[in-house]
Amino acid sequence: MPETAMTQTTEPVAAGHNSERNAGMPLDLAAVNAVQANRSATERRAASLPGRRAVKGDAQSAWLLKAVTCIDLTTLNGDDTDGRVRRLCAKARRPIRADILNALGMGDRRITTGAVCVYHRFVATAVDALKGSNIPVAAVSTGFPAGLVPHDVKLAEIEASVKDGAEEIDIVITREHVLTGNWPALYDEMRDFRAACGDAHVKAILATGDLKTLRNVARASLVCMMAGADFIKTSTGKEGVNATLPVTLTMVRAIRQYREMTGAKVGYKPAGGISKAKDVLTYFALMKEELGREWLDPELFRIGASSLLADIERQLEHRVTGAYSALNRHPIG
Ligand SMILES: O=C[C@H](O)COP(=O)(O)O
Repeated sequence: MPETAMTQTTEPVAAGHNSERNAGMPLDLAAVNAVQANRSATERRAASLPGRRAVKGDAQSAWLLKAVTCIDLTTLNGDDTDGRVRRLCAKARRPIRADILNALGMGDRRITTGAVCVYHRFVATAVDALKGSNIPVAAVSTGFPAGLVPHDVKLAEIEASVKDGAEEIDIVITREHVLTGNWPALYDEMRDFRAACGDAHVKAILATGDLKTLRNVARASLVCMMAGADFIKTSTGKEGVNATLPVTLTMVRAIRQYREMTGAKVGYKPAGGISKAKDVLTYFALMKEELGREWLDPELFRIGASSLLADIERQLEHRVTGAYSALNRHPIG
């Protein structure tokens, strides 16, 4: 990534949404069935990405701060509590310590995470804790993570999350529809989810680690976009394999194809297992090369992560002090 691009990353970011949503389109089965994916070519291209065009110094710090604004700061654990969610929200409001921001000359910028992502049970808590911050709450609804509760229960959960104040809903698709090639069923399901969300933006979690082939990933991506997904997201974080670069290439190319078909811009959210600052720089490079600079923004790019923020803060502290601190000095996020 050229250094000139880095300087554009330092603008303050107001959390918010792409005003023009993806309206979807009728299911085009011919287009879906025509989609192919070449695993070995995709893997070769993915393997060439890490470390390429590495950015250093101030440019790297600027990109890491930009990455912070793209994080959906997440807690999705069986032992979540109101207290944990409130601490996470406090971190989302002030994701990087003031002394580090001041030393980077960024003390006057209002930097927050892109969203806070929680189970439905904690939406009201997070909405309350984030009051006045403009940071949206994202709820994982529809029987997350397996998505095997009845369809009407999923719709009721979405409606309840929206009622509690969630502005974003991360839904999980029924993997069986993909594994059996039942694209009309996937389309109808996604259409219903989108309708139940109303004005809340909907991210379609494909659970790519369950989908067996990159061709399935590409086809499922396309079907969910045709049905009106605002974002497509890789994983719940609970599958055996979560976000990977080959899956990312496959999904962002589907986003590109959908844009060529309809003109609509759909966002991308890798999630699960992304915990290192350097990995985020690779994702940025990939997004820029495949989709262009427009996608390097929280309106179109989010990273679902529970522990990435701690590593980013640590790297930024190293930039400022020249020394690495222990991870336990960056306890949340
Ligand atoms: O959607 C977000 C993921 O569940 C977070 O996964 P992670 O805990 O591996 O960062």
